[in-house]
Amino acid sequence: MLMQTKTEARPADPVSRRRTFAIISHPDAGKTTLTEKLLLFGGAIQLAGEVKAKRNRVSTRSDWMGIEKERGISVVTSVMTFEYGDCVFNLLDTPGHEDFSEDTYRTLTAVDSAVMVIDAAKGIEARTRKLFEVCRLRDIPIVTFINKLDREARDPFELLDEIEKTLALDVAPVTWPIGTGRNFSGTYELGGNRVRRLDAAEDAGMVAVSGPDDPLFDELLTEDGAADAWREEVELAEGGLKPFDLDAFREGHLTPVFFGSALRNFGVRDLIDGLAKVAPPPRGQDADKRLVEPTEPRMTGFVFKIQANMDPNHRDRIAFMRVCSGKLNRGMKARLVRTGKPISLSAPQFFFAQDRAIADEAYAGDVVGIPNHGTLRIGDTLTEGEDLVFRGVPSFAPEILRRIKLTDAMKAKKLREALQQMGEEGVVQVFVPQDGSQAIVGVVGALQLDVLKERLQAEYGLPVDYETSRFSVCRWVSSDSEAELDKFVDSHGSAMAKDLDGAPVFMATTAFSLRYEEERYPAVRFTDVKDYQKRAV
Ligand SMILES: Nc1nc2c(ncn2[C@@H]2O[C@H](COP(=O)(O)OP(=O)(O)OP(=O)(O)O)[C@@H](O)[C@H]2O)c(=O)[nH]1
Repeated sequence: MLMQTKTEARPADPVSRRRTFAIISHPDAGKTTLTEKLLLFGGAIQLAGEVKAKRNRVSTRSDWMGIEKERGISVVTSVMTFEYGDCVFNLLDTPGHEDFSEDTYRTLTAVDSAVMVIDAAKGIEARTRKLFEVCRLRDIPIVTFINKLDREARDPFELLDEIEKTLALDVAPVTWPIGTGRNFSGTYELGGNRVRRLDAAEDAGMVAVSGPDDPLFDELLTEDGAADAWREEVELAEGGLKPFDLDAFREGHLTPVFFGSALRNFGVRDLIDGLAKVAPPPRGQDADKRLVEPTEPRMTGFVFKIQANMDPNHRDRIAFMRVCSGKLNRGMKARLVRTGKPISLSAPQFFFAQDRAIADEAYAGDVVGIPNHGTLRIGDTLTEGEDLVFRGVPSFAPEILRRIKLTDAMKAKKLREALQQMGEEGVVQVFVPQDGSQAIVGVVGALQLDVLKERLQAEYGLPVDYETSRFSVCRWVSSDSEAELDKFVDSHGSAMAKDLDGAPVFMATTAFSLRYEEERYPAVRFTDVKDYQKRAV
């Protein structure tokens, strides 16, 4: 439906110009391709022609790692900033593979909206659904892009129906495909009497038609009866589906839907224009004491990701921080709430597709990289004003535990350092057993183990293997009574470990034995999500 809305008309102030969003999708739906096309619009990358095969195409930030190239999947989260029209877009990339879900969940704490990419032949897939649920929990509004219309696709009504039914989300199609697969010839703007043709130059824009009855559609849909069948569809869509409603969208009850083909760079402009028009600017962020509004003058922000060694030539370590309020100026000092110490933001960075640059200033909604040597951790809050801690960057109890086996015993110290680094980055969780035995690493998905192994080898020259551990589950333990906690820890010596923050972790051999302990120690809390606000300083 035509997006006739009371939108932010020509946003002028820096905060309302910002659009900070992520793309969520099932692997292979076209997230990487769409990302590249969006960046092309923003002028962030100059890539002539079609996207090259993943194996040999120009590397974007989203596939800098060997393992990703080998397997053809996006592994790491990163941010890409670009300008388009009046808006500054911060696109946060999320790994599609479910083994990296922790990373994705953390990233979704830092966005204000999300684009859900759906493969037109497949509809809603498992991973899309899961990620959607995370967005819903956080009330993140969703814009839908139904991709790969240039291939055989399912009926548009069937796809919309599936979104409505499986996600309990109202749909408001903005465009409607004209044919699919070999017959795909463009999109029609519902209610707008305008057409975007596949065979026109991308910058040709939309052309006006008299309506669905325009003879142009007989030219485009030449198969017997196709044009009339299409007209009926459009009539049904215009008459029967919900109109776009900005409030319902912003509250997460309704999604505007665009049809297109990322590969053919088609429909992408409609999508980006739609984001500029209706996606929300930075929203207030929940902190422990109060909600922090983006327009407040004092700078605040939280770290949702740490990435080290992005550039193999520099052993650098970057903390990605979402600015939540105020203005970040290069050179300013901010307080790290966890330690109470000031840190100097002397070289904050913006990331573009293949480049980065020093950020002289950044506003709420922006994501800046802060180079540091281990001072900053995931979940940290930086503030220029009062002490507060932003909520919502969780850590999940791992589902797989492995003991690290180092083939060269001389390198034990180096391994400890490397694991500390990898743990702080969130690649894996690291638990140091109280009995002094070799570290145990915990992951949510098995691929994280492969990433760790490859990175230890490539970045630290440490060849490692994994041994199965006798433990299969772990939980953070705490208690209101220190004595009770001590009693528990003392009587479970070899099953106790500490995480990187020094918080006690209980490891159990089976879920059954965990339940048994939970019943035996009612005064002890066993938690599977670690809240960063409560961690030890
Ligand atoms: N025909 C067609 N193919 C597409 C389109 N968009 C993407 N593809 C292809 O679909 C495959 C997957 O696309 P990607 O962009 O790598 O998908 P992804 O969702 O990023 O996948 P992960 O990296 O695994 O998360 C690639 O071979 C693309 O060339 C499209 O609009 N039409």
